[in-house]
Order: sequence, then structure tokens, then C-alpha cells
Amino acid sequence: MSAVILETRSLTKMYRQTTALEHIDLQIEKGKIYGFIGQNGAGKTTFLRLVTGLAFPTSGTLALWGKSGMKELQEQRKRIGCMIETPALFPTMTAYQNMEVQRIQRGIPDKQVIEKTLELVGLGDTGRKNVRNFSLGMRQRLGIAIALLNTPEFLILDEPINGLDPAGIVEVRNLLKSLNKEYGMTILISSHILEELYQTASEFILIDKGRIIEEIPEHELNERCKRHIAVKTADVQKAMLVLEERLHTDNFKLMPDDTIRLYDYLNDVEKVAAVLSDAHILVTGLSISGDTLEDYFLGKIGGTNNGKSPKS
Ligand SMILES: Nc1ncnc2c1ncn2[C@@H]1O[C@H](COP(=O)(O)OP(=O)(O)OP(=O)(O)O)[C@@H](O)[C@H]1O
Repeated sequence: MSAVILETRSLTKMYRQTTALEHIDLQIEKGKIYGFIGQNGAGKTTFLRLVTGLAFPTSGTLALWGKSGMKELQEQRKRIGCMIETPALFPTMTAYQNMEVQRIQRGIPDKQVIEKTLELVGLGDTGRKNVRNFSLGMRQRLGIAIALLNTPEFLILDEPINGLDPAGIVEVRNLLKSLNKEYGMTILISSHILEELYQTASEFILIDKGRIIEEIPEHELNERCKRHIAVKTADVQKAMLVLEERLHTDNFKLMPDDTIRLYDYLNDVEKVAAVLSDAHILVTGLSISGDTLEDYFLGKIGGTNNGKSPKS
């Protein structure tokens, strides 16, 4: 079993009348990349602030590396690097100078860590260029570099992809993946768009209105969103045989509710219907199903996509 880095039990945060987080039970395991997904106001930042000690819970408990006492938690937090909200950068300074300010503020003695970290995030060659001339992707990477100054084991990033263009998203994605792969760093990243964290995170935690609505690994998410023809019939065994023998495919799966998911012939549903009908199989349902990631997320939280109802 993987080591647990963060564990919360019934973690709750109230702001006067607003319940920002309600009874959050979560476990973050070592070595994984977690995508923390929720719409604006869902409670993501509040959760990350509680973990990093920027705010205190109203009730519930939080443990880091198994430690939960106030003093011990503060000690363990030294093992965390975080970027919560936009990093405060000095635009008229270089990347190196910005890092130096942070290093001194945080009392990190080793000066060499700056060059090493800038290299790591791909900003080693920015020399005398001022931060105001950086692209958004470069600024985000500099923000991440600042979070990495203390060589953390657990990296927490709040919306690091927000506002980035596709090239910037790829830059940040590659960086996070390599930090995870090369250094075994555990990473928790928040976003309001599931699609953005797809291909970066290996686990997804969906949050809505202060509550966790789902925790799902990437492969299961793919499985659920994969487009397929859903075949419903009482004669499941015979239908599967017909698919194999007459359509020459074994690219299907029998689901627990006895629906057959066929991943072939998506452009020729009529052929599937005809073949099953020729074999005298009574088909009670035949439709193309499968969500886009965003539809899936909106379906989970009961929202809509541009006024369209989410698919079930
Ligand atoms: N300091 C605060 N005082 C009062 N209410 C707050 C405070 N911080 C957050 N809230 C409220 O708590 C809820 C959760 O906010 P939070 O910022 O954690 O959401 P979020 O998922 O991070 O969204 P966003 O991406 O918009 O920041 C919201 O209703 C927000 O208005």
C-alpha cells in the first residue's frame, strides 16, 4: 500500500454564513498527481489553504505524513511547496532576482538552489530578461520554481494552468510530469476545467459546493467517457457471439447492468442493428453514448454545458 501524505477527516470550514468546505474525507498518496476539480467557488482554494496552514479549519482533522498536532503540522509543512493564487513576481527583475528575493525571505541558505531550480523548470537560459517580458507560461513556471525552492516532497498548485494558451499548458504539464517521474514528487493541482488536467493527473477529485462528489483514477475516467455503442438486449450471450462472428470484433465489454459496450462501428450503427436483427436478437436499446470530459464533470455536479443538458 502506498504511503499516505495527507489525510483529512470530516474537514469543515465555515465563513460566517458560508460553508466553504463540508466534511471532507480525503487521502493523498505518495508519488501520484492529483487533479482537484471544481467550479469557481467550489472550495478548492479553501482546502489548499487549510492544508498549507494559511487558514484554519472550523472542525475536523488534517494529518500530514501521519502528524496532526498543531506544532507537528507546522513542522511537516516545511516538506510542502505551494503556489496558491497568482505568484507575486517583481516585473522589473529577472527570474534569478525574483528567486533570490524569495530565497532570502524564506531563509533558505543554499544559493545554488536557484540555478538548479530555474534549470529544472526550463528557465535556466532567461539571463537578463525581465519578468515583464515573460509569457504567461514562463511566469507560471517561475511561480512553480519559487514553490520548489525548498525542494518539497509534496507540491500544491492552485490553478497553475488558468489563462494559459495550449503551448503554455503543455509546458506546465511536461514540467509537472517530469517532477513526478524524476523525483517521485506528489502533486496536487486544482483547476475548474477537468479537460485541462487530463493527461497530467493520474487521479481526479471532483468537488462541488464544498463537498467531494467523486474520486476517480484516470483509467476509470477514460473508461467512463469512452464513446461506444450501448446495446441493450435480454439475449446478451447470443448478441456477443453475433458481434464476434458476424462483425468480426471483440472490442466490446459487458457492463454490470448487462449493457454491451461496443467500441467499434461507431460510424455504422445501422450495420450493428441489422446484424443483430438478422440473428433474431430482440434489441431494446441501441445508442451512441459517452461523454466529453467536461460533460462528464457537469453531469456529476448537475450543471449544464452552454445551456445544453449534460448527458447522463
Ligand atoms: N475569506 C473568505 N471569507 C468569506 N467567504 C469566503 C472566503 N474565502 C472563500 N469564501 C467562500 O467560500 C467558498 C469557496 O471558495 P473558494 O475560493 O475556496 O473556492 P474555489 O473553488 O477555490 O473557487 P475559485 O476558483 O473561484 O477561487 C465560496 O463561496 C467563497 O465565496
